[in-house]
Amino acid sequence: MSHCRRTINASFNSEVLRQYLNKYFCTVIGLILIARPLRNRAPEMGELRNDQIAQYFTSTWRNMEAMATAIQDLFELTNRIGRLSGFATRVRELMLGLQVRPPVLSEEIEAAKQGENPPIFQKGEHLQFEHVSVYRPDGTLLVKDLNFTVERGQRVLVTGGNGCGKSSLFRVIRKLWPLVEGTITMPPDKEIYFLTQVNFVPYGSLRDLVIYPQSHTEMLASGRTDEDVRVCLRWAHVSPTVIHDGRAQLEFNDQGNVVRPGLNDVRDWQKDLSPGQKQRLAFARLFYHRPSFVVLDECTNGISPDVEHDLYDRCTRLNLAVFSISHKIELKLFHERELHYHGDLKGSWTMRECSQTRDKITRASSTVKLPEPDKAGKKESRITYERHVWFAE
Ligand SMILES: Nc1ncnc2c1ncn2[C@@H]1O[C@H](COP(=O)(O)OP(=O)(O)OP(=O)(O)O)[C@@H](O)[C@H]1O
Repeated sequence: MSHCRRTINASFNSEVLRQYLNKYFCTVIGLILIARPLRNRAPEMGELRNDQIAQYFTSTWRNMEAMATAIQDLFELTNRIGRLSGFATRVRELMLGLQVRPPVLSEEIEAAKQGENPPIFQKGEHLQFEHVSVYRPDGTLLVKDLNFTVERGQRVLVTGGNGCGKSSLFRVIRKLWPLVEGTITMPPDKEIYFLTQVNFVPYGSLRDLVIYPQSHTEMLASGRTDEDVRVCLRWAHVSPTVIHDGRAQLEFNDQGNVVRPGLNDVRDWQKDLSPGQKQRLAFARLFYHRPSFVVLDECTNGISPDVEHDLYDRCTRLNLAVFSISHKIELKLFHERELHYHGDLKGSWTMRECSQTRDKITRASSTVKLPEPDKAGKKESRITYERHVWFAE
């Protein structure tokens, strides 16, 4: 904290000094230079009348001021160039660092290449795992010998304790981590979508948020309309035209004025949207593009349960093949199979039908009273709220 304060103070002082010197030092020097011939009674000055001298003084003075501003701008430009070159150096260092990065899991990959299940990525109709093992970059086994297929329209829920490797499987699919062993068959890239907790929020209009990476021109060329976009916003519960209790699902308070954005409205969405609204918009984009396969990696943790269930239900109705990670047992209601990681050292796992446990999930609700002690610590509040809990027997 004290370091930050010192840095801010130092940069404030140097900035004030720099601006002061630029503005006044230049003009003072200029003033002296103008004044010199007058004071020294230079011979050519003697021929000028008083009004001509005043005109000479004023115009030269203005030129000096303009020069001071130009010098100030020049300093500002050097600052910006300095910042830009700083960014460029950091990007270059990052790229060099990536190039010289020691290969990860190279020994394990070499060993697998000599064995029965060399690492292979191939394109296909379904998402299929054959003898796939997932390792952490430090070589720790997370899950061993995965064998299953996700057909079009099927929904699989991945469950397991924290850190057991659920997301790691998707890191391998996205090629962020190397595939060590086994064959992964995947549909073409444009047919598979990944939604994570934090999703990219593009710049542009509300329409651009939904149709990204398409442009408006591409959208029109593909025969899609603004009505399609509005429908997807409604399905994702983030529509500025759906109003409950006087409040739209998407509205902003701009200096006391309620603003419900239209499709053409451009805002700083990254700043203006809450994390939950960003997650809902990611679903609107998913519904708009409707890929055949979608990987949902705990991408609804900022969304209220009723809306979350509706979003999963919509995926089912759109017949998307869903591969989702979640700790919420009630989501079994929207999936057919459950891939459960045991999180043990052997990397064991089981695949079972959700229907085996689905019926055992029940929703209990109870009325809870908020404690609100008085001075004696006894009084109970009259405020109550309903609490819903999901149980698996
Ligand atoms: N970028 C990384 N580099 C190295 N190890 C990582 C990295 N990300 C995660 N890990 C490790 O890999 C293991 C599996 O992590 P992963 O994120 O797949 O777990 P998870 O089952 O999805 O956990 P959670 O339910 O908490 O999200 C963990 O031990 C974690 O520490």
